[in-house]
Amino acid sequence: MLTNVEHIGIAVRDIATSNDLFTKLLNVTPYKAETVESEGVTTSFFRVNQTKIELLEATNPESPIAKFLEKKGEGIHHLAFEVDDILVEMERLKNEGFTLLSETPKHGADNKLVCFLHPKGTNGVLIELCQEIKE
Ligand SMILES: CC[C@H](C(=O)O)C(=O)SCCNC(=O)CCNC(=O)[C@H](O)C(C)(C)COP(=O)(O)OP(=O)(O)OC[C@H]1O[C@@H](n2cnc3c(N)ncnc32)[C@H](O)[C@@H]1OP(=O)(O)O
Ligand SMILES: [Co+2]
Repeated sequence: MLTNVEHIGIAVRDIATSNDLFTKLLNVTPYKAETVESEGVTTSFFRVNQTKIELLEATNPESPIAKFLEKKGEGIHHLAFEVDDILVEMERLKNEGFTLLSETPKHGADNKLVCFLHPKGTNGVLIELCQEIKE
């Protein structure tokens, strides 16, 4: 089951500059910075009550973020939903006809298992599913 919006992903060219901007905007400092090389991203997380913002900078030209920036420039990149069981949700969504961008969940940032749905099947919005990795 999808439980809530876990974070909003924003593609940025320079994460240090955007950290300063979002610190001023949100009046909070980032609580975490994390590079996920497998995804080609460096992330920075802000929290405002229950809402999280994930800033994303590309670590290499092949990164999905680099391609997104080339095509669309800086802006909202994806919407992430928290799920209680990512395998169950992936199976349900596959059966509903959505295109999963990976067969199995991947290790994401902020201690999550993640999977993405192709935006072509979700009205042009890249959707991410996130499940907290319980220790
Ligand atoms: C570390 C994980 C972290 C976390 O939260 O834990 C993250 O969130 S990592 C975020 C970065 N990783 C990903 O985005 C992985 C999933 N994304 C992909 O597999 C690709 O980016 C994909 C398939 C969405 C697009 O691939 P690519 O850019 O190579 O293909 P195209 O350029 O041909 O795009 C196809 C079509 O989709 C449109 N598009 C691309 N990106 C987005 C987007 N973010 N939102 C909406 N639409 C998007 C693109 O414009 C093309 O449409 P068209 O009409 O043909 O121009
Ligand atoms: Co994300």
